[in-house]
Amino acid sequence: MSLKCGIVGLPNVGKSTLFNALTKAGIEAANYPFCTIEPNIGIVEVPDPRLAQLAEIVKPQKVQHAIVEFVDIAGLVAGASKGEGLGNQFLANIRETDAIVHVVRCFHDDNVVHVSGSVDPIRDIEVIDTELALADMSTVEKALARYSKQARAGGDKEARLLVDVLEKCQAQLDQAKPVRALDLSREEWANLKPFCLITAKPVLYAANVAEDGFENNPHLDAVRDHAAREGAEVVALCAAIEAEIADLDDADKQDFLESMGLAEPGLDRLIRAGYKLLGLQTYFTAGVKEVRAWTIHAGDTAPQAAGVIHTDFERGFIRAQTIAFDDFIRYKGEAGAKEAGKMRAEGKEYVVKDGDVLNFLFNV
Ligand SMILES: Nc1ncnc2c1ncn2[C@@H]1O[C@H](COP(=O)(O)OP(=O)(O)OP(=O)(O)O)[C@@H](O)[C@H]1O
Ligand SMILES: [Mg+2]
Repeated sequence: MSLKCGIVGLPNVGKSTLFNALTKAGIEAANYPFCTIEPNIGIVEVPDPRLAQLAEIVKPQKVQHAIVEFVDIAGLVAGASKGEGLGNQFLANIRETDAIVHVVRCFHDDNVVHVSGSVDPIRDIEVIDTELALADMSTVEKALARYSKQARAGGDKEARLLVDVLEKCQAQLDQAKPVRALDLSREEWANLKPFCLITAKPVLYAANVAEDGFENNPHLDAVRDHAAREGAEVVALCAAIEAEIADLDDADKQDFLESMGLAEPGLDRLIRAGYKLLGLQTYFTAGVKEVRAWTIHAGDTAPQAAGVIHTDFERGFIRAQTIAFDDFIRYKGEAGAKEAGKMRAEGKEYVVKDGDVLNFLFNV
């Protein structure tokens, strides 16, 4: 499973700078609006210090992190849903993502043009939210037109269910509220999924502050208040510093972070927050060929976790030899953990825990 996050925000708020730092891909980030035209996809590793601990014991040929895909999308402006700016083209790109990272400008810099002339993150958030809601509204209306005809014509049960949930979305969007805030049943969410509604996706705010803007920054406070009301997370970072950090090698990076009084790059916080936002967690496989982190949903069972490696593993699942991460480290690997009675045989019903070191037995 690869997790895909779309980066959205007004033009010139720092999306590409952030994206570059994320991927070191060297995509052009220039100081003028609409510099980004094609969506750019970057694949980044999910930072996880546990992998190094496992590797030290297992000494594998290769270490493989879990990955997250980020999509850098051109800036949205008011009217995008009607084709203003680069309009519909990138709204389509956002539809394909699992989560949205909404970059909000919380820095002053007279050299960097703000499309609305001043820094006001809440106004900016509302502009983007409105565009996203309008885009969803048009999707919902089209779907309603189609399915209500079907529901009337054939008394089609499936179509009636769809109409029902789409009408709830319509009422919500009418009040300029996001679909994600609706209280729907599991079945209703599943029915909505194929429509890829943008405001149904979980959102994370990346507050882009100036180098000295982490404290006493009313813009950042405003974003935090806004997010708290929505039940959303905020990660404060300075995209310009992140870009600098990304260019350094590991030793210099550590020194630089310390000199800035930072414990870790803001990007690491961002990636982890994205992980948490989607209810994701990690399990490990630890063989001599490869020590690897795999991404699953919290609550996934052992066969589902196996299915992330290969569908055969899920289909022919017999059991999972399971060692908790802490035990694996404490007893210095599989043999030690086994001897200490810490290797469990778990069956089909087992709910995998974050950090479990697993070995699947299967038969196809
Ligand atoms: N935290 C920050 N402090 C100061 N300057 C910044 C910060 N973050 C980004 N910038 C600067 O702002 C300008 C615009 O950044 P960037 O190109 O990343 O914006 P964008 O959101 O991708 O814009 P577009 O929508 O046009 O693609 C760049 O010159 C960048 O260096
Ligand atoms: Mg850009």
